[in-house]
Amino acid sequence: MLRGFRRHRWTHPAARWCHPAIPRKRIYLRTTLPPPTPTRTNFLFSSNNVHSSIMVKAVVIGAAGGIGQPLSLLLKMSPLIDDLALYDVVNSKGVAADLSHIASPATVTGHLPADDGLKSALTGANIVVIPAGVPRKPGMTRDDLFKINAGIVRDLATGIAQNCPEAFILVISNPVNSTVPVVAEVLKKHNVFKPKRLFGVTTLDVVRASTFTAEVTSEGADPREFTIPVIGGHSGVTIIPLLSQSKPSVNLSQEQIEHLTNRVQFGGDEVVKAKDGAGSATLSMAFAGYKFAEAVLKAVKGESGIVEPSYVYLPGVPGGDEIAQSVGGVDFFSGLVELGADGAKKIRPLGNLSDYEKKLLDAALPELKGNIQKGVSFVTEGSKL
Ligand SMILES: NC(=O)C1=CN([C@@H]2O[C@H](COP(=O)(O)OP(=O)(O)OC[C@H]3O[C@@H](n4cnc5c(N)ncnc54)[C@H](O)[C@@H]3O)[C@@H](O)[C@H]2O)C=CC1
Ligand SMILES: O=C([O-])CC(=O)C(=O)O
Repeated sequence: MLRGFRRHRWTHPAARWCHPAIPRKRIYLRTTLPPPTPTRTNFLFSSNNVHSSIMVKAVVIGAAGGIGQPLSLLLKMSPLIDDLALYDVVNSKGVAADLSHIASPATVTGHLPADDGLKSALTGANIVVIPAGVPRKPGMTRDDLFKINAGIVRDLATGIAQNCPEAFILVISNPVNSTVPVVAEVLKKHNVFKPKRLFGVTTLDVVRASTFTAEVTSEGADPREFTIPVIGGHSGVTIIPLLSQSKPSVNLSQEQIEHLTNRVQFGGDEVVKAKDGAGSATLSMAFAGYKFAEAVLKAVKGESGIVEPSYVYLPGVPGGDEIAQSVGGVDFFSGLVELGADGAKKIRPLGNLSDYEKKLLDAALPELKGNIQKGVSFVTEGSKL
């Protein structure tokens, strides 16, 4: 039963992080119905947040692409988002028109480069998700994408620095190990780098780890029951699933551990091969990207205890220096990030690694360091590509 109306008010202190430039005309209905209880079947769209009155403008850059479209659909369905701006160099208006017919509260707008579309999309943004850029074809590594994607991401980061420097930035574009340092360096150049708000999205590795582990452990196991930390980076050997820390714990032979580890590390290649030239993971990535965006927004809206692996700038996140020391001096690393109202609240210690996982870490570090340096120099020394 409807009890009344209320306009959104800027009353809660946690609302300070929202940009005041967002038009606030919509009227909200309040019902006497209790909020839906999150269950295993509706968890993606659940909203048992504490400060649900905080308004959120989300932006997807690369919104017309293979990831961008399903990701935008999920964001449009989300009760956590009020305004959804879609930017792409092509077809973003079409995607926005299409999504705008869906009966959910978020308003949707489409933006193209003409008419300063990046600026209009980003102004007032609280969270920006970036799946813009080219995907792999069979035979390519993620690093092969650097040549094109680093420039795209650098220019987009400049737009973010100029138009919404407070926004949470979720980088999906590959190679994540290098594109996140590119974004960080651009933000530093503009004096607006907020390390707690910059994330490389490695959630697909986490999703794969629980899916593949459920497959080998027992028939009919629900992958959502498994939480398996994945640390390191997001390419091949830099992806380190910590099966020894699986919750619930799993009893695996060394052969199974090695098989699973390899499948998580090269899960992306599995999809690239199956798509046979038509790109890389898009639907599972949209799921993973939404899952991570949802986690960030729930934490911002007051939910506590949310922990998600993500690739972050270690010196700027509490707990990061300890991780950097324990893994041998990298500035960017995917670890277990506890999320809070300001983004990455702290990064948890890696815990006990098995001897096998220690070897994986040793094998990952040289490649990870090279990837990071490549992203940093691209901005600090200028593009020599
Ligand atoms: N982090 C992760 O786990 C994953 C990352 N990816 C990466 O995500 C990226 C996108 O993949 P897909 O969606 O499959 O590619 P796609 O080619 O289907 O879509 C990319 C979109 O970006 C747009 N775009 C290109 N330049 C742009 C610019 N300057 N500004 C705005 N939009 C621009 C294109 O027009 C296109 O619509 C790739 O780099 C891919 O490797 C893919 C899967 C998983
Ligand atoms: O493999 C790729 O190129 C896309 C990706 O990052 C993934 O699926 O993990």
